[in-house]
Amino acid sequence: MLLQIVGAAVVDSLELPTRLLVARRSSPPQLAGLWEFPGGKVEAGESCEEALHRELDEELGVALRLGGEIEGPGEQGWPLNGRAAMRVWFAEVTDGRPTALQDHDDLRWVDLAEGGAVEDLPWIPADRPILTALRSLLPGPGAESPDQKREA
Ligand SMILES: Nc1nc2c([nH]c(=O)n2[C@H]2C[C@H](O)[C@@H](COP(=O)(O)OP(=O)(O)OP(=O)(O)O)O2)c(=O)[nH]1
Repeated sequence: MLLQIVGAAVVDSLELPTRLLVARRSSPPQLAGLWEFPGGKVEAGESCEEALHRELDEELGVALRLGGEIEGPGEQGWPLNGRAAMRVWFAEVTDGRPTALQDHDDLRWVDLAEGGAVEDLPWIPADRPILTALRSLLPGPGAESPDQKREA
């Protein structure tokens, strides 16, 4: 059993995502300055989803609506190191304005478009495959809007 971490891929809109909210860690020293998905450890007695809501409230002061999961290769999600794995969900802010209250010293909304700024940031290396999976789940350039789909 690996230590369970949860993270949020907060986007501007779950239906039509164009920007991702990324957070820069302020600690511990070996991770400080690296970008990540806000989130943290699941506590005893908590579900992963409950932990994600709690962490985002504590760290960024926001309430979330969760979208689909960015599924990783394992039952516990994406391997982070030998001891931990992270499950990640798309999410949208429903209340509050993201503020670096704890664990982070910078927050940014970055463009998700191909060739955009997301990959240029110094991410925690374990997060790179998650970013690739996230991108593959985005609607393509010719994707139909939900309205068009309904009319078809
Ligand atoms: N939140 C988060 N943690 C990540 C990511 N990628 C990654 O390798 N990690 C690692 C860093 C940490 O070792 C661990 C998460 O621990 P954390 O320090 O954020 O958890 P927490 O908020 O519950 O912290 P604490 O109670 O120990 O202070 O997972 C990511 O994208 N987001």
